[in-house]
Amino acid sequence: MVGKKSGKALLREEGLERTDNNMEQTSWPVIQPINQKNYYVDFLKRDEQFLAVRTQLDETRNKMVKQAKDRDRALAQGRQVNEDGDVDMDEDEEEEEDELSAGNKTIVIHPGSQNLRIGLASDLLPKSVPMVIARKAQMSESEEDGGEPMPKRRKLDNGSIEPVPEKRFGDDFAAKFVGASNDLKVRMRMNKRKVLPQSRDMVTSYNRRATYDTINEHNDTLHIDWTDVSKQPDYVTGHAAMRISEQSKPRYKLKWPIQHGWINEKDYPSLRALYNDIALIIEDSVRTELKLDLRTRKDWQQYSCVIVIPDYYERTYVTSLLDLAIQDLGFSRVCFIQESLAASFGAGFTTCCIVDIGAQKTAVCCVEDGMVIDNSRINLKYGGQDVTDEFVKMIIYNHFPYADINLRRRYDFLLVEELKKKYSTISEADISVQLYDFHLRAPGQDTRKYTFKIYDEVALPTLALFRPEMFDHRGKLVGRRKLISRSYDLYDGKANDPTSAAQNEILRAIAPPEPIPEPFRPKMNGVNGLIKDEADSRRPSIARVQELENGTPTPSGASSPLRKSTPQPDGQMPRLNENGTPNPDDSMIRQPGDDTMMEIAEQPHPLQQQDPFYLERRDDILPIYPLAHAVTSSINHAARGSSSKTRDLYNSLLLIGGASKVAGFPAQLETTLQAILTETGYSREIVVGRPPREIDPEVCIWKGGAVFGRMSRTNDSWVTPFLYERLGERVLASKLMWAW
Ligand SMILES: Nc1ncnc2c1ncn2[C@@H]1O[C@H](COP(=O)(O)OP(=O)(O)OP(=O)(O)O)[C@@H](O)[C@H]1O
Repeated sequence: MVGKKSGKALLREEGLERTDNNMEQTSWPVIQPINQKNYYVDFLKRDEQFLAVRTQLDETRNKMVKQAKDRDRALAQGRQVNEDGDVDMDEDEEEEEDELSAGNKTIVIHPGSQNLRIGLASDLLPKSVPMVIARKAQMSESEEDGGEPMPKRRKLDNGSIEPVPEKRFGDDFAAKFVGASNDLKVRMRMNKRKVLPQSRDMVTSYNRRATYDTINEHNDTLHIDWTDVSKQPDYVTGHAAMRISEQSKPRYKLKWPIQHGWINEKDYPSLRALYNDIALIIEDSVRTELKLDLRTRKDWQQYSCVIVIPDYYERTYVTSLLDLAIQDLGFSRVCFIQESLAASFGAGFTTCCIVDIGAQKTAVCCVEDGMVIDNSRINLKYGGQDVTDEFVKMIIYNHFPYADINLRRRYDFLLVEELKKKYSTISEADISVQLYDFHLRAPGQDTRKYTFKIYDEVALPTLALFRPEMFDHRGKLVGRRKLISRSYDLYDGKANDPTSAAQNEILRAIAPPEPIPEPFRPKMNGVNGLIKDEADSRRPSIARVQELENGTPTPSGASSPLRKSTPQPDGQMPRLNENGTPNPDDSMIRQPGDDTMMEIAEQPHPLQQQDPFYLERRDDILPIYPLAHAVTSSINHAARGSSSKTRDLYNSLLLIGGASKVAGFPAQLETTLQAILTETGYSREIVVGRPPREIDPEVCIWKGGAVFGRMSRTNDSWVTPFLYERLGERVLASKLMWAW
């Protein structure tokens, strides 16, 4: 019987039978995938897994263990133990603890564009040191650029300086000055102040005739001791640097490592040189001003350091300062605090809006319950230095008898600072023709005593903070990003400097219209699919083209006037007029085609749609915006529509910074804010205050840093060299009080 052949038999017939030994191909155990539902990993999920946290916990634990041992020992020895378990410490320990909490071993550093504030946390007041270093050079800064004075004078065709003081700074300045002066007159008349019609003539006719008296050096009791550089030191810092003669042999040139609240990339060839200078200024100040003889690394290791940084900081600046403090100077531990937060500590406010007007930057920021509100941060690039420039131009316009004054010369800079501080006021009651005198002290010359008359020049430069288009902003962006690019995230490669919605809104209001990048251009019809007007308005302005050609960016605020002003409660922005000044009743005279401009400017740029903070990442926009409008913008973003928060913030505005120390400033800010709010249909109580307990507004931030440095038990922001060595700048992520 022919049965059905089995499969195996068939395979055998065809020679395809399997001849292996039926063993598995591998002896490795096969691992079955685990059920996804049932596993859990806590990697990087618990605090103790971070070294920075673990070391701190260890420290606390060690302290507690030590306390427990002390208690047991004390009980065994029959010594006193308090109810809470504390033991009376022996003298050495007590001294150490006292020193730490009293801040004797903590140095608080607040670097600024013009001044460094430095002191022990236990000091009542810090020392203010000019943040400057003088180094040997071919020529002094006043001899550079062919000895061009500052502010720059107009020249005639034959190269000589314009002889008529009223024309010396150009027609634009003259028009602005006269306009601002007339506005002030109108306002003073409205407020029933007496305004004499011939005031300016009285001033100019007196000044034109004024001469000076000469006083011999030995008869001048207040003569200045100029710095002796006969031993040719490599560098001189602080006050001594400002007192080196311009004609010294060898020549010294001044360098200011921080400018406009940024590092000064323009004047330095490398970052190393820049941070080296910062370190030298700090070291010298510690020795000469704090009288601490710290020479060896061991000496520095006995001290901790609190560094105050801007609210709207750049990450590379913070990490470089950390490196400098730990590696170069050798502090035993370092911590950071933001300026506004420090100011709120210094003044003892918990919820407030800080308005800080420094030398070259103005910062506005709201603080709530001891935390900086990130989206309320605003950083504007003008301040007391612009006021000084404007002051000099105005007094020269009014025939100031010492017309040769030049802010590039050290002794003139000191003189103008002195005059400005002494006579500036914006209190209307004090604005009248006044006769004053001053002494001009220059190295190697007899002292000269001048008398002069002054009128509204005491007020108008400071009032210009409310109309910053009055200032000359040229050159402020020169050199920006020459040495260092912005910070990028290590993992996703995105820019990671802090951002702020309020700052972004301001940049959006002032940014010049930009060409749309190719990939985003709508392809429709006409010129790139746009109607002609649109296409024109999106082209870069002539100023921008020139700026790109010259490689010297002009401030965008100047080349493109602000088109919008304060945000209103509904989020809409009223317009500013063509000069960039806030429009009083929003009934602006519109230019032909202006509506198209507005609409286009209000549409977010395609790149901004991709990255909401795209404007903050552009380095060609100089943030310049009227002060009071910046305050409303900051508060709007802090309160985010909450009426009670808005009320609280308007009720607790804190005015600080050197340039705010002008009589009548708080009242002026209140009035301007009130006017803006009334325009938008709101009326609120506005209270602008200065720091209480007679704390100098210039040092309020430093005071807060000192309070922070003395918090021995609650401050867990200290970075030690141990942690820095192991974690590098990543340590900041777990040590700062805010999200890094
Ligand atoms: N009494 C005063 N009246 C007018 N201006 C003053 C007075 N006192 C100081 N200033 C100005 O304040 C400015 C210095 O302020 P401050 O020390 O707060 O600035 P900074 O911290 O060095 O700079 P920034 O905040 O821009 O980094 C200088 O322009 C100085 O002329």
